[in-house]
Amino acid sequence: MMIEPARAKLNLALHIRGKREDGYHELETLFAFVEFGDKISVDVAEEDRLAITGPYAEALTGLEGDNLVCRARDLFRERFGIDDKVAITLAKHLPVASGIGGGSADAAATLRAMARQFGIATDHPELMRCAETLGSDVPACLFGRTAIGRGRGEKLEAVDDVAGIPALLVNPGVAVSTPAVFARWSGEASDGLAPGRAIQSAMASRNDLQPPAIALQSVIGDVIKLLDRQQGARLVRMSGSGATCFALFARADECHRAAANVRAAQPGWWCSETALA
Ligand SMILES: C[C@](O)(CO)[C@H](O)COP(=O)(O)OP(=O)(O)OC[C@H]1O[C@@H](n2ccc(N)nc2=O)[C@H](O)[C@@H]1O
Ligand SMILES: Nc1ncnc2c1ncn2[C@@H]1O[C@H](COP(=O)(O)OP(=O)(O)OP(=O)(O)O)[C@@H](O)[C@H]1O
Repeated sequence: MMIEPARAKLNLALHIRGKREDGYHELETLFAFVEFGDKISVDVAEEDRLAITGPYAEALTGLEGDNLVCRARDLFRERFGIDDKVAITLAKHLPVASGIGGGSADAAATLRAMARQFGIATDHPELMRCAETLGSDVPACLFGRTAIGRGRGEKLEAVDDVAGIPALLVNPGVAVSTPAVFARWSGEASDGLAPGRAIQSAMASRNDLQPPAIALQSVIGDVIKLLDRQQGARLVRMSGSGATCFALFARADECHRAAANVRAAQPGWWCSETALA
């Protein structure tokens, strides 16, 4: 059995460079990953099966073949000419449609697990082409390292390692539709990200999707305000198209205290105390 982590992705910064003819937006974004995430396991079986466990399993019932895990499995088999059936288990710990790329991380982890199961190198170029077909965030999740993403997000350039930085993730429990947030973008194209090492660049940049997401769900603004008030928070921002926001800290004890404060102030919000990977 092959087990692969499906780590949550963060957009430490995201600048929209313009809208393209194909309806997508040209981005320059700084992708990072955290230790916390979903988990995928793959094993050969008599019949195809997908079992979903974990706190957010229910949010995915009824999706069946549309689950990105199944789409990744089928695309992998088609592109590599494999007929074997597999049993997959998805342990779903990441809130769904929350800007931290849970579905994309699951798809990328499925591709990696399938590759290992069937003896294909995890850096096989066809695997990246599968990722591009599955979604804009899937290539970054397959790459799995801190990177600048350009184009739709698929042109990736590795940057300096940020592993170990304490991070607090907070989601107020509202699902946000990615197309709806992009559709509310002001239309004012941004410059590229600020120059410098990853964290400095992110601090001097922004997430252009944050104002439109707050316009759709004002509670995201409340999350930002609460995180901004936490001692030691040095970068507070929404990830992707929201609604999850994050705060980065210099010290783990500050992150721990902030997590306790957020849980006390908003017991209904999802809150994960983790670290950049
Ligand atoms: C917001 C981000 O998460 C930032 O990393 C991504 O840009 C979105 O990634 P994703 O959810 O994997 O996106 P996809 O499934 O490819 O696209 C969903 C929808 O988001 C919008 N979309 C996505 C990516 C992009 N560069 N421009 C867009 O306008 C499009 O309306 C598209 O129909
Ligand atoms: N395995 C999966 N996990 C989560 N969502 C999935 C999965 N498969 C399909 N989906 C669908 O994909 C949609 C987006 O889910 P996801 O959790 O990836 O969003 P997100 O975190 O906002 O992603 P991004 O940051 O890439 O925009 C959901 O509405 C859900 O219906």
